[in-house]
Amino acid sequence: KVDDETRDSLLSFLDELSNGATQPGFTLGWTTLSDPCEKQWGGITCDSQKTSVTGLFLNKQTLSGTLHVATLCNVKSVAASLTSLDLNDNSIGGEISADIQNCQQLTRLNVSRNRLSGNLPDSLAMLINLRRLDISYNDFSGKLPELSLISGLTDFLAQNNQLTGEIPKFNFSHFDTFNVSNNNFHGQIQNANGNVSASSFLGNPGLCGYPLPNNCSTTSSSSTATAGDNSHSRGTSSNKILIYSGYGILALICLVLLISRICSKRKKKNDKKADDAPEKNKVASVDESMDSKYSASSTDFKGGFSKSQCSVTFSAESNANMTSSSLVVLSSPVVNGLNFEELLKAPAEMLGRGKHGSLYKVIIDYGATLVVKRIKDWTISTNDFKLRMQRLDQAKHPNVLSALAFYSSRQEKLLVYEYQYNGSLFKLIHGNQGGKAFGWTSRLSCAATIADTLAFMHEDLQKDGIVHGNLKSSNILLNKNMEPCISEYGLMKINDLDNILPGKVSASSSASTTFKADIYGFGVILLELLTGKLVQHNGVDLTSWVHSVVREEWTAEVFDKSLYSEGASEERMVNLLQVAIKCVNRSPEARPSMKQVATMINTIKEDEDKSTFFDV
Ligand SMILES: Nc1ncnc2c1ncn2[C@@H]1O[C@H](COP(=O)(O)OP(=O)(O)OP(=O)(O)O)[C@@H](O)[C@H]1O
Repeated sequence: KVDDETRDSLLSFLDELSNGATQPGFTLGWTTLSDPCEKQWGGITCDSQKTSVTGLFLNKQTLSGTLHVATLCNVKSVAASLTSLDLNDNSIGGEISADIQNCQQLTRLNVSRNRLSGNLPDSLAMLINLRRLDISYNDFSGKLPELSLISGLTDFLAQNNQLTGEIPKFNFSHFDTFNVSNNNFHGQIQNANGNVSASSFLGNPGLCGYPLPNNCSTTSSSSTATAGDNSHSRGTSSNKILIYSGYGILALICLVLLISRICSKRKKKNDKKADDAPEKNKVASVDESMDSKYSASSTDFKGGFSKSQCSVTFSAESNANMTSSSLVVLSSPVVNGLNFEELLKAPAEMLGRGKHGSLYKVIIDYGATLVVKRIKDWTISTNDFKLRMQRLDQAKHPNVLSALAFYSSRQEKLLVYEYQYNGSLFKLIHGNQGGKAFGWTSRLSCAATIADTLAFMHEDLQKDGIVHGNLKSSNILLNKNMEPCISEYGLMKINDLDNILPGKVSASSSASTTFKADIYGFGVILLELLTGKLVQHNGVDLTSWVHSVVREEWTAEVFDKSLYSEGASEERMVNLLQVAIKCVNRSPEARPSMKQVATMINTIKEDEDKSTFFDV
């Protein structure tokens, strides 16, 4: 739960941005009575403990009020955790006040495409953690603060404002994107090298020097000429300007010709390679982009492509071309029209990094919240992976979270899912409330639903040999109706199964034995539901502990105390425990099939339903 101060500051901030209108807050689900993190307010990201707000994404919310950064940044609890503030594409007025410096944790600030005006405060340069700053398409005026002091800044966009003065002496080699075009800057561009192109500076009549075609020495020598020399020097300097601009234009034409020749040669070469091996080039370029975005540490936000100017257009073009072929969007209204670039550009937050890959929460521009699973080094061919994904898509079940889209290259696979706001079964059992709010009938019916769903999937995918492969309570998510949904079905590299499950299931095991790996995983979930204990706790393994307690005939000791206190039937809990113990048998062959498990659990559930009915 976040503290009241944070909640109040968020509500006031939105109130000011929306000019007192209630609609934006209503649409986003922000209310005085709910908790921003626990109730998952729209446009907000939180830390994993849900105690602090890490990101505020209010882009495209038709906000037309005034920006008061003090309302957020002068509240300690907000300032201490806020890493992203995105107000892009609204009609927000006002200015960025000096209080922005209190939001010290900001790594990403985007106020682009609004009506903001006034001078930028010098204190903006105190945001030393900033990596991406976008103030473009506003009415900001005055000088730029000394932003070159922010050593980690990799993206700076300030185009289409009224900014004046000189451009700070940046180290341009640090930038992925840089744009100050269409302002009123003047003076010499300093330090520019191959990393920035003329287009980043165009539309500033007073600017000169590389990479712009107009040389500064002519301008400065003319301005330092004495009054007596005026007519003569004006003549010579205008001649010089003509000569130098001639040279400049000539050099520019040569450069353009040279670049286009290199690029077209490269393109031909790549086209040829692509004919030989169609996936290879695409893969290299996508993986680079993916690496820059999806390989960084937690709450790291990054967009854009490679650094060199030639390859910016080149790889951006190839990315645009390959979008339709590389990101396969399966039929879904949630991501209709989703393209790969959108996915790359959207802000991402890391949710987890497991042995098999990483997971990111991504908020797409039009408001959809997605999850991207990145699996590395799975040696399945792209074609086999596609067939697998298409087969899984056919085997649709309402309690299986199906992938919305996928991407496959030799090095990595990406899967896109819808974000589930109600968390996982793991959190429900082991979360803050210690499973107290999760009563016996709900646990039993949850077990029955998972068993039925898994039995359906196993039967449907028997011939294809596609198992879940990594069944555990964190992979059971709760949908809008709080029903369990199995996620990440079929994503485990098959030769990893023997590492994660006892009973020595290996790649060489028969297909039916491989399916028994899921039965074991399901058995462990049943044990978690019955005991309320973690799978590994203080070095003790839950299965071994249950085995030892049951062997000693202390069966009653096994069960979650809260189940006893609510008066759950011990007989039915013992029956379910017996099913669980069959499932976690060390020998895969001795484990029942999922269909048998589902039948056993449904019988217990029917007993439970009958008893509840007669109690009433
Ligand atoms: N679609 C989703 N919506 C919301 N939360 C999700 C979604 N998919 C996974 N999660 C949650 O994100 C967290 C991290 O997931 P991740 O898959 O990386 O870890 P894991 O399931 O613990 O490990 P593994 O890599 O073995 O699957 C988990 O708590 C999981 O429940």
